[in-house]
Amino acid sequence: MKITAVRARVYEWKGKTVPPQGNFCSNAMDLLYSRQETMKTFRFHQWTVVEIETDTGLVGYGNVALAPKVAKQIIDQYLTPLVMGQDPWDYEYLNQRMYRATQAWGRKGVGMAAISAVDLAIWDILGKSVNKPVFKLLGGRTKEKIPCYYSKLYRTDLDEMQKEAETYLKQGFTAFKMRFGYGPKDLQKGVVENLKSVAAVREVIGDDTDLMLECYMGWNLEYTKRMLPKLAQYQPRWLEEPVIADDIDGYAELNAMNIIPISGGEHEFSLYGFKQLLDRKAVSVVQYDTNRVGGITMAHKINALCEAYSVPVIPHAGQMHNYHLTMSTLASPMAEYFPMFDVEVGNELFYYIFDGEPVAENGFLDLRDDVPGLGLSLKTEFLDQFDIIE
Ligand SMILES: O=C(O)C(=O)C[C@@H](O)CO
Ligand SMILES: [Mg+2]
Repeated sequence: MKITAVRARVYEWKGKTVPPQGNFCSNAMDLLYSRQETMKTFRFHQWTVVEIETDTGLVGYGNVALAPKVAKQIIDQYLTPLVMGQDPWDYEYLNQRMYRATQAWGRKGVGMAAISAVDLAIWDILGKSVNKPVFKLLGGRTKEKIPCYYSKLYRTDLDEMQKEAETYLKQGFTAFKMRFGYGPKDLQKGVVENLKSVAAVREVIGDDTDLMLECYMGWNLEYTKRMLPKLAQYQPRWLEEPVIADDIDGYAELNAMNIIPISGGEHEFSLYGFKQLLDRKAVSVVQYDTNRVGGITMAHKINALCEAYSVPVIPHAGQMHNYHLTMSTLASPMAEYFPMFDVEVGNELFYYIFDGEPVAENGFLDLRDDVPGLGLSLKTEFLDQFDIIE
């Protein structure tokens, strides 16, 4: 089998979006700008879809949501020539070929995200070529169903957050991730607001439900050290991305405090990036995203590394490309899950582009044994609400 075509198309959402709320989610820009400025950067309303064709007539789909327009340029100009005419079953060779050819500039960030999109499409083809779901090529079914956690609860009014938590508690979710709206710049008032939001959600979901707390790189080491003892009373399962991804020493210091497990990884890349996090005990939960980290080929290696280090893998954002990795390893106990909403930050945009995503039932997801490849097809229903950049 040979790769005969690679197409990268940017889907740019032009439909309605939920306007950013004031203190929607702390994020890395908060230390620099007024809140309104930072909310503008906190939007992911484009997605690049990669289609790879083979001489046997198969088509595989990959996707990338980090800097989609730049990712497309990288795929078109650098990665396509590296995989054209190649056998997709040589996936390790092809992943290494893309990774090593772009080492000078692509080993972190959008370079790896672009490689991931091509790698996902290759694995989709592999599954389709043997009529097996991708997870069956990685290790098979390690779970009857995948436990998942409801992920949203961006910081809005507390009663709105409580209503949202109530709604999904009633749908059977037993794990929830919420977002903080305040950080170091908001001083003690922000500390109080952050604690009030956690108390409000905990009040609704009860003490026998998993609660995860998301900072999205919006805090810093000093502020987090002050917040951890205050948050411990709410028994969070983890505190996510308190500092920026490059502050590995900060991660390690916070994790070593052993007050609340620190999680991260959605902004880390490659096997070596995660070896570094694990060697330095920077995180207690690894959260790579398979459409960022280097693809399925790379994520599969990281799963084995995490198993050896006994650090659980709970990939970022859910979505089908991650579910196959979670299904195929005991190192990954659960998945993140964003239900389909009106387009807001953009994590939900996946549902407007692809068909095939499983819908959570009672806090569990299932992958079918009889759906080959990644199990995705392109949705036509919302095509008129996208500008497609070929
Ligand atoms: O889902 C996550 O972990 C993310 O980081 C998504 C982002 O929207 C902020 O939570
Ligand atoms: Mg996150």
